Amino acid sequence: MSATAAYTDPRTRCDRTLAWGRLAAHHADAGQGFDLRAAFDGPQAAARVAHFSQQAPHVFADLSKNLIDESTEALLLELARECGVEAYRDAMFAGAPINHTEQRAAMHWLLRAPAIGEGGAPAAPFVAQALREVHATLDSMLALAEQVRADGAITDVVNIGIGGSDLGPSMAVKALDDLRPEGKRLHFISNVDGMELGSLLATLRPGSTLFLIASKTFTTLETMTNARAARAWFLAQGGSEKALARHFWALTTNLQAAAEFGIETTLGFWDWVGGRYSLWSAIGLPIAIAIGAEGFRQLLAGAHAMDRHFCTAPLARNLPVRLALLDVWYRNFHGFASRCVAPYSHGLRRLPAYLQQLEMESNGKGVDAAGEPLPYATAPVVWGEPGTNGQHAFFQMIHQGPDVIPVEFIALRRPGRDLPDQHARLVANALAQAKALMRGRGSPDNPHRAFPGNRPSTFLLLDALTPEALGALIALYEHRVFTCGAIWGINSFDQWGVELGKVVAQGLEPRLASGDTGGLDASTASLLQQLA
Ligand SMILES: O=P(O)(O)OC[C@H]1O[C@](O)(CO)[C@@H](O)[C@@H]1O
Repeated sequence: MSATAAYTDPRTRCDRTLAWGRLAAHHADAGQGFDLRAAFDGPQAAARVAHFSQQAPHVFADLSKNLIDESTEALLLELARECGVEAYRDAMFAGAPINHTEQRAAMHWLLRAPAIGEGGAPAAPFVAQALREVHATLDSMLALAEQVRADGAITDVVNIGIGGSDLGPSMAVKALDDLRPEGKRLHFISNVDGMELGSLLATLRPGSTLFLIASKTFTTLETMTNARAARAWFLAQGGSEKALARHFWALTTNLQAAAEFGIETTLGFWDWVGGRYSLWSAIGLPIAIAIGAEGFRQLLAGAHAMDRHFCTAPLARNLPVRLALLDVWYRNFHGFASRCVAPYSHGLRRLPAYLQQLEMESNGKGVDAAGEPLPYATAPVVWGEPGTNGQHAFFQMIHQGPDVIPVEFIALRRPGRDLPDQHARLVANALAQAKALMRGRGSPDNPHRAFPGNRPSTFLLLDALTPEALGALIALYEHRVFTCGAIWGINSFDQWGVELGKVVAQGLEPRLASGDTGGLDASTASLLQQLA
C-alpha cells in the first residue's frame, strides 16, 4: 500500500461500542467507589501487584496503584478490541495513510527499523523504499555528527527550531548529557523573543559555532526569524558568505527553501514524519552530536524494541495499551482532566514539556476522523516537573486538593552520577509520594492535616538513563498516545488547531507599527494601542 492508496479506517468509535456502555455502568456501580487502600489490605495485595506490574523493553511498570481492578481492566480490553486498536496499529505499521486529513502515512516507527537484511520484517515496496532512504540519510547524518564531534574548532552547536524541531532533541540531549564530549556545548533556541537568541549570541564566536536550522517546513515564523537573525549576526561579526555555508546546516523536508537560504549542507526527511515524532530523523542531529553515532543507534534500537513489543504483545500485556486504557478510564469515566508527569531524574527534566506537545497536539481534538463533533473528552492536560522539586511546589494540591490528578512517577535504578546518599534519597521520595497518595492519612482532630488517600499513580522504572532506555521510554509514550487516539476515533497526526493564531498574528504585526485598529474587536484594539 502506498501512502496515497485508498484506505478505509478500520476503527469503531469508542462510544459506539458495547464496551463503552458496559464501562459506564461499571463506573456507576463499582468503579467510581473503588478503594485503593482496601485493594492493598490483606493477602490479595501481592497478587494485585504481580498482575498490574510488567517488564516491557527497558521499562518496568507498576500500575497497581491505579483505580482499577481486573474486572475494570477486562472491560477496557474489550473496548480496545471493539474499537479496532490492533487493526489500526497494523495499518500504521503497514504505511497506510492514517493521517488522512493530510493524506499521509505516519511512519516515525520506520526511522528506527533495522535495515533490510538486518532482521527487518518484509514490507510493502513503498515502505521498503522508504526504509532504504531512511538508512541512507541516517548514515549521512551520523557521519556528519561524528565529523562535528571530531572537529575541535567547533565548540558550540546551536539548534534553531520550535515544537517538534526543538522539544524532542532538547529533552534527549539533556537526558543523555553524560555522553556529551567535553568542550562541545549544545544550545536550543526556539522562542521568537530576542532575549533568548540575543543572550546566547553574546556568548558565542562565529568561527567556533555551528547553527542547525531545524524545521520540517522551513517556513515556521519563529525559526526563520531566529535563523535570519543568527545569519545577520554571523556576517556582522566578520563571517564571510563563504564561511556561512560551513556554519549553517539545515534539517528539513523543504530542500529548496534551505538552498534559497544559502545553506549547502542539508539533511532531509519525509512528510510522513510528524514534527512531534521527528527526533528519530535528521531532526535528531543535535542528539547524535551529543551522544555519538553509536549512542544514536542505541536510542533507535531501544525505540525499535518498544515498537516490537507494541506490535506483538497481547493487549493485556502490552504496556502502551495498558497505559492508554488507564488514560481513557480516567479521562472519560472518572472525568479527571489532567495528568502529572513527575520524573525523579534531573536528566528527564524536559520530559513533561516534550510530552505536552506529543500528547496534547496529537490528541487535543474535538472531532472524529469523519469530522463529527465528539460527545466525550480527549487528551487531558499533561503537566509536571521533576521530583523532588514538584513536591515543594504543587504536590500539596495533588495530596489535598479536591481534584484527583493521576501522577506518573519515573525513576532510575542506577543514577547517572551519584553523590553520597543522593540517589537513595531521590528514589525514596518517589516511592514515598506514591505510597502517601495511595494510603493517605487520617487526622480526626485536625482536618487541615488529613490526607484523603486513594489518589492514583503509575510508577515507571528504567535501569539507567541510557540511550536505549530513553528510546524505549519515548516510543512507549508515542504508542500510548496512538492507542488513546485510536480509541477516541480521532486523527492523532494532524495539528490544524495551531493554524488560526498564526494567521491572526500575521495580520496584527503590521498594525503594531501603523497603529491601525480598524475592524478589530475592542479588546484587541485596546491592547494594540497600549503596545503601540
Ligand atoms: O518543524 P517546523 O515545520 O518548523 O514546525 C515546528 C512545529 O510547528 C507545528 O507545526 C505547530 O506548532 C508543530 O507541529 C511542529 O513541530
